[in-house]
Amino acid sequence: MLLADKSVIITGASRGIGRAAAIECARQGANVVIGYSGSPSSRAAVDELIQEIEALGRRAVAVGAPAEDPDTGQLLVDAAVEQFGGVDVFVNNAGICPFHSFLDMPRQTYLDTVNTNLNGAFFAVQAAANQMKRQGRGGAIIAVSSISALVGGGMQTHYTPTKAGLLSLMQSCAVALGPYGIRCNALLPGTIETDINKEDLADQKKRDYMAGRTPLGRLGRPEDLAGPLVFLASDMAQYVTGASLLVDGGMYVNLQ
Ligand SMILES: NC(=O)C1=CN([C@@H]2O[C@H](COP(=O)(O)OP(=O)(O)OC[C@H]3O[C@@H](n4cnc5c(N)ncnc54)[C@H](OP(=O)(O)O)[C@@H]3O)[C@@H](O)[C@H]2O)C=CC1
Ligand SMILES: C[C@H](O)[C@@H]1OC(=O)[C@H](O)[C@@H]1O
Repeated sequence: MLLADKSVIITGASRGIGRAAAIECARQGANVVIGYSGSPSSRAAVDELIQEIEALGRRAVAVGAPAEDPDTGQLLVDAAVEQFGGVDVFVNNAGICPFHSFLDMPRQTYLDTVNTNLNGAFFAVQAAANQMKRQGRGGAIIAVSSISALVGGGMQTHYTPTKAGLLSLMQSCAVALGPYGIRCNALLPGTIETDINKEDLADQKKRDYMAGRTPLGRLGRPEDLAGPLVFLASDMAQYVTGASLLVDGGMYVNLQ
């Protein structure tokens, strides 16, 4: 049990990478605050996740609130304090990637992407860090960034800067929060099959291209991220801060 009795907040935990992370954290002994958008269409998945976590003998509560709202981070922290007595781990995972070409990018698509993926994250990380500082026992903050923090994408010009921004945020927060024993790291998934890219990967040619670029021979699954995330959250990584962990099946290094 790497996270025994820890209180973990994960944003965007109703589906995909966040959901797999929530289940693994619970398996490792944590109680989990499940962040999601608040959309009624996600509620059934959230209720199912709560049941799954409770079946593992752990507790879970859900907070539905938009990641782009600067107050959402504090709501998540308040729920963790009220239900589980504090915050040990904060995972900023919620994100969107509405694929679009650059030259005709609608202004609102750009703003929504930056507000959801980066601006909201800043305030949420700040709220979690202040709570951890008050508690005085350190903590771990993880931002789910992306391989896209390191490389470009012609249909992701609004998205890749948010992922580079999250990586940079973790580096600077590692410096700012190290004195309080709060570790800050970035997790960089490669291409992981989830709802975020369902439409994009429905194109068989694109799908084969992405899988073909991956030395391990397949696209990623949400569960592939869960172990690396638990590692960063746990005391196994007690001297790891300001780092980024690429989990991409080798895609990034595959030039030729
Ligand atoms: N899949 C991939 O290939 C990669 C993903 N990533 C990153 O991983 C993270 C998770 O992505 P993934 O699991 O693939 O995506 P999914 O689309 O499967 O899940 C997205 C999650 O984020 C939540 N979310 C979306 N918009 C908002 C919002 N405005 N406010 C609050 N919550 C919101 C969703 O909640 P709800 O159900 O309520 O909508 C859901 O829980 C993202 O940050 C993404 O950029 C990084 C690299 C690769
Ligand atoms: C949504 C994309 O498929 C996914 O997101 C990222 O961050 C990477 O660019 C992946 O390919």
